[in-house]
Amino acid sequence: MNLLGSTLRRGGEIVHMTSSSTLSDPFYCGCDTELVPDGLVSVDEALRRGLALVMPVGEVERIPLDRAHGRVLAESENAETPLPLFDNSAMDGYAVRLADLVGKGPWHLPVAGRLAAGDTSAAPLPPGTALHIFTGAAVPPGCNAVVMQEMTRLEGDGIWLSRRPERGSNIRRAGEDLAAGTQLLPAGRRIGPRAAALLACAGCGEVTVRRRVRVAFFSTGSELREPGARLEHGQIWNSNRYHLQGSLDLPWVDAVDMGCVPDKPEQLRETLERASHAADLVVSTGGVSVGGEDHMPAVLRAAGGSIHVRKVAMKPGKPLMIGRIGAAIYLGLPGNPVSAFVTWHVIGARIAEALAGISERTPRRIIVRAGFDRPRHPGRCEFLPACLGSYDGCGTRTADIVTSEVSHRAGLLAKADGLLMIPSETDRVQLGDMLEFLPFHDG
Ligand SMILES: Nc1nc2c(c(=O)[nH]1)N[C@H]1C(S)=C(S)[C@@H](COP(=O)(O)OP(=O)(O)OC[C@H]3O[C@@H](n4cnc5c(N)ncnc54)[C@H](O)[C@@H]3O)O[C@H]1N2
Ligand code: MOO
Repeated sequence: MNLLGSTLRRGGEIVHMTSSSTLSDPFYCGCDTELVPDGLVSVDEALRRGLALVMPVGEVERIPLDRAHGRVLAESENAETPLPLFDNSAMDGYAVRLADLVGKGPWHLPVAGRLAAGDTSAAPLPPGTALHIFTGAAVPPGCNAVVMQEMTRLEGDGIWLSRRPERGSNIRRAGEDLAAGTQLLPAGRRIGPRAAALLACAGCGEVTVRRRVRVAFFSTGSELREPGARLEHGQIWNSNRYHLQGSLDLPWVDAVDMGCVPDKPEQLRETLERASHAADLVVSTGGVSVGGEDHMPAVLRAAGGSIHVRKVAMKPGKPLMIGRIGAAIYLGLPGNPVSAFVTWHVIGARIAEALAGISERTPRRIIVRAGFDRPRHPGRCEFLPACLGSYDGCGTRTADIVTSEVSHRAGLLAKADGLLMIPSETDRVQLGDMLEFLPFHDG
């Protein structure tokens, strides 16, 4: 049974949902059902159409590992050597040969020398002796056990051992981590801290990465002024520009900030065309709804672009537009600050990742229990800023929302821990219902 199925309610009746989505990481939003209102496409369908426009950036570059943090591997990286490269000691102690421990202990072995990590000597262990060895030092030929220092007693120039060590104890064998030729990381993997450490362990000083995705963005709206400016009555400070600047501040993105454009079709078209020449992905905010000042759909068409998604059954974010202009994908996010944020977070970021060639599947969602009870109108999948609360006895956290009227309330976002997803079919969320939660990872 779908875990989330039991949370979907329609007319008081529990509906067991399955998603018809073909996406590898679909939203079980219920939007693919008959309840999606006319003219709107489901969140899954919008994503599917957006991703269908994606051709990942083809150009690659070979760069040193110390400049590759956060970049996307263009090809898989394989281990050229076994790891570890050589048998080495897992402990500070004494390298011994079991054959030297004749009869019943205790045994006394003279210490013939010392081997520290980094010593390059490959001399064998002299018969009948022990070598003082340190963690990470190459185990000398002939040695088949390392005895921890604490298990020995030092006396004069020798050590006493009272217990026979196991064969191979405290020796990390060459190749036990990875055999030569094993794939370290697949193409499409982002070089995060763990991936970088693995590449470094395997001696990869250079890696082949895809070039950064170019994302050009601009805000639209004659009412917008930049933060810090004095406002006339009716004007507001531009917040979407700063949300996008922050969201695009990524190692695998080259962001091109094209500023703010008033609601003038000629200026919007000129900016859109310039952006499409400069970028793989063009993102604008505002001007995508149905009002007389919402010019972006007409501007996109006039510039020779095509519209592939016009409205999405999500709340907030209904007037989201996805299209193409020249070689670039175009995303027209709604102007309301929370709507712009949610549509970027849920759909835009996924398209940008696909353009970058990122193929890893990071866990994006957790299961939580509703900490509230609320009736709602079915039809659109909701993404509500929510805060995580306490854990129940099974280790599941509750999530609480302040209100479901969120699209203009930017103040809610900064307080929230993530977005709570309410499937489109649901007509009531009851206390304790299990829901999906998209945590924010950006602080
Ligand atoms: N008759 C209808 N009106 C509206 C509908 C509808 O279906 N029928 N949809 C509503 C929904 S839902 C949304 S969302 C908005 C989206 O409208 P637009 O994308 O055209 O956005 P604007 O009208 O340009 O702006 C909406 C709102 O957001 C403010 N805004 C815009 N840009 C910024 C920015 N960069 N920083 C801060 N705030 C911004 C703007 O001043 C407006 O208040 O349409 C509804 N209307
Ligand atoms: O869809 Mo709008 O984004 O609800 O405010």
